Amino acid sequence: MAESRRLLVIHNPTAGRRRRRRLDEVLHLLSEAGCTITLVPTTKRGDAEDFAATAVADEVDLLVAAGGDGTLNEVANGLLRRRAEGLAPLSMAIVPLGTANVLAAEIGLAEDVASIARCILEGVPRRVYPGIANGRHFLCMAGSGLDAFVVQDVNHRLKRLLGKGAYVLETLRRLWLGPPEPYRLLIDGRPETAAQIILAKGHFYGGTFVIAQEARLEEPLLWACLFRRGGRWAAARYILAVMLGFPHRLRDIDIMPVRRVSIDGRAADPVQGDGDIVTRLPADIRIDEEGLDLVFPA
Ligand SMILES: Nc1ncnc2c1ncn2[C@@H]1O[C@H](COP(=O)(O)OP(=O)(O)OP(=O)(O)O)[C@@H](O)[C@H]1O
Repeated sequence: MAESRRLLVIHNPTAGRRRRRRLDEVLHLLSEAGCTITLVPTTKRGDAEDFAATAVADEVDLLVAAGGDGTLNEVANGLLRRRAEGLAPLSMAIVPLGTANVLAAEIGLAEDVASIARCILEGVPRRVYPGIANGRHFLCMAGSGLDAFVVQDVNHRLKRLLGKGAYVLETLRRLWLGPPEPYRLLIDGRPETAAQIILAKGHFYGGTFVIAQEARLEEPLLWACLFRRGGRWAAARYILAVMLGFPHRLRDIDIMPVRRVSIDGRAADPVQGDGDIVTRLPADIRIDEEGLDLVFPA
């Protein structure tokens, strides 16, 4: 019964801008509804994953990940570590507190506190299938090329101040410096090249821009989006196409369902997953066919 549920809330207190009040309001609604809440704040990168991986299943009915997409990603990685270690599975619900909140958009979760609390109380766990990049899971998307450099180099102080604007500034700086040279890829064994590759698990990107229209968290399939040409002008054109909603109309952007992708390029170039750097090249990326249970709005 939802009302008597024991919730373990894993919270990144450094996520987002002034979002603590939102979490407090959600927790207030949940405890009014009869939930027992254990709140565990993270103190560093990796904590959220460890807390999720080591939660005692007999004492917890639902894990709640509260933070930006990076923290939600870590909690998912913790749940998948439990699976690998043969521990009892737990479902995961979310309180989005970050800048872009792509996962929340993907499951159709509205931003207001009442909707977030209702989703935790009355939502339905559904099986979702993350991607795996060199052993690290991602829920929504992974990318290599310009977007990974932007994620890597975005100024964190500016991000606190400007939110998404900091990503825009870093993108302009990276365009000025010149995006990376095209990478060599193996897509389901077939050789290809692309200057920017995005592996989409969901259809939203960087907020609510749509890249792979058909990608769904609940399908065990990756969608590869290949931005073929190198150079700053091609990159600027691609960004515009994504922002204006027609990447699928450009001839030098290919979008296709794939099972496995290897990316080879300048060693140690970054690979982003759910908006954080999760690994470096060379990278082997595939789907996790077992998945985990994520709570969607009812
Ligand atoms: N207490 C902490 N101190 C510093 N870093 C943390 C802490 N807790 C988590 N992290 C790390 O901070 C990174 C960013 O976290 P998160 O995505 O939750 O917030 P955000 O960056 O503000 O949100 P967004 O990604 O939407 O911009 C994650 O990689 C996470 O591992």
